[in-house]
Amino acid sequence: MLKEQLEWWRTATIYQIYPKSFCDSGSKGTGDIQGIIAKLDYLKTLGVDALWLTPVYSSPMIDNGYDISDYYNINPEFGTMADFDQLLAQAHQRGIRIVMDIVVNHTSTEHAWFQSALGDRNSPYRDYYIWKDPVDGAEPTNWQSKFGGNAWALDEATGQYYLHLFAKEQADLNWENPKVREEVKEVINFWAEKGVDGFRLDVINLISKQQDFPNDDIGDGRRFYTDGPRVHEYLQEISEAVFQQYGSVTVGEMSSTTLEHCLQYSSLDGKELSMVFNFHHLKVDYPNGEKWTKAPFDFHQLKSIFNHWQLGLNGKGWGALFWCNHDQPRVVSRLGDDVNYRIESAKMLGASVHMMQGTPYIFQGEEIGMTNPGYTSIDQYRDVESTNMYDIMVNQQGVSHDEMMAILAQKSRDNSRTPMQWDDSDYAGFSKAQPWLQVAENYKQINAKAAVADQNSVFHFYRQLIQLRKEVAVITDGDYTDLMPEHDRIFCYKRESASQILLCVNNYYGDEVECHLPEGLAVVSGECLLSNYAESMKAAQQNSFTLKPYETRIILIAK
Ligand SMILES: O=P(O)(O)OC[C@H]1O[C@H](O[C@H]2O[C@H](CO)[C@@H](O)[C@H](O)[C@H]2O)[C@H](O)[C@@H](O)[C@@H]1O
Repeated sequence: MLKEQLEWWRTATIYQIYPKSFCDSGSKGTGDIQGIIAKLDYLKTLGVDALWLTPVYSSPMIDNGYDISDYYNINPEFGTMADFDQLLAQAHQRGIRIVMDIVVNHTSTEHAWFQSALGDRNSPYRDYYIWKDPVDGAEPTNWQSKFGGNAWALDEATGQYYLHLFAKEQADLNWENPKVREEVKEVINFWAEKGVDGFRLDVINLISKQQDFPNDDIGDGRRFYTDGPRVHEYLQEISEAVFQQYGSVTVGEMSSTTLEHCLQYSSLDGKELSMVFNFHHLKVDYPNGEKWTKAPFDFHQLKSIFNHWQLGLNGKGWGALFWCNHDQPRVVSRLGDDVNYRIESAKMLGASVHMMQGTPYIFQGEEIGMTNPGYTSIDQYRDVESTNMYDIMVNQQGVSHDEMMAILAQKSRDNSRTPMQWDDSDYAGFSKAQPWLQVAENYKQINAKAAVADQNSVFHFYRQLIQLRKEVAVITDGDYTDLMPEHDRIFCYKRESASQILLCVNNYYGDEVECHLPEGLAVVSGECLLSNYAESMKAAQQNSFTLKPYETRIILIAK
């Protein structure tokens, strides 16, 4: 495979679509593939290179498609295979690639394999899943499901338990079984053969479980299956059999991983994956690792995590750069100020990740500064994790309803899943019918139509960020240094190559702050490529200046 074919993604920006919430081409209240096709020109205007579609396969939708019941068919809720083929062709015509989401840590319990395995120890598919006998009449281990409760569910007919690291309707596959690995290759091959350009691999670092299945006396079990004993071997096997044959771009979602493992997953020799998602920078508002609390974010921790990963991967591996996805609250509500400085803080946050080394991902709506919806009733939530956690915390642990509503308003995955705000018409132009999840009330002000029409919008700022990556080489290959690691308000980093220096200076707070860049930097000869304040673009650049609330400046200095 030619190097250029393999590496288009190093200067690319990838846009994530959550199809259920993107655009309804009809009046169902749920988005679909025809809706995506209708918005391809919008995405072309934004300038993104590829679309990552979260799962559109057949599914009972307990976890919105992350519970696949047939890998070879499209969920009728989203359309048909003909619609998908049309999307692929139409996207390719516009020079936009398609990345599919592959969920092979688990299948839906409605998948034919599981249906055959359930209740029948002699089924040829029994060993596709992980079964254990009870221990002392109860679950085999104390491992916890990521969605709450024990991770084992009882198959009453056989008296054995099956493992489900997520919902009980998502049974973990047994990757120790070579037949499972052959099935996975066949699935990926099917989509690659269709012309799909790449794959996002869901929680792929959880596929190899420690085979003695010990009880976890100090945790929830994750240390026995995260980055497990055979995970690199499995990925190399799949990569050699499929990804390398097709030159597919691959991004692994790495749950609770380490830099050491990610260096191997994304090693430049291309033996495993192109790049990795890690989530450590999104846990800076999880005090002591606890997601289900209401807490401000830790700015020093955030910078130190970015530094660890930028320096650690540099020249050896490759990471995905992102704030938002379908599992995370909206970043402008989370780390910015969605009331007083929505536009400024959305732009600053965008700049501060897009100028790092890696491949940026934009989650639908992020490019127009969409916010958390601020739901106030439990009936407004749809996400299985949120409703499970409400039940556990309020009904079993005694947390008050009001407290839990405040936590969900900050932490629920539904915060990002609200329908895309296209315009100021009913239901934000997402659908002609009542959407499956309530639209955020601010859609009359915050919507794509208004953003495209306004040259100062978050949309046009993101468009410029995407363009800069293509034009300024140091953004792709420059070394990274945090110039002010101890500063309480400013995140200022330098990217440097043999011929260029790029500074990305960011005020993370809503007050003005004095910024003093190191004197050795020839900032006066630099050019401000982008800022969220017009005055800063025009002014001569200095080593010392005042940063306005949530100000960002991207300064290029030729060497
Ligand atoms: O928070 P981490 O332990 O680092 O894990 C990362 C994410 O993992 C899970 O997300 C993915 O798998 C789920 C099951 O297929 C699916 O529900 C989700 O939509 C996928 O993106 C987890 O659910 C997320 O909360 C974590 O952020």
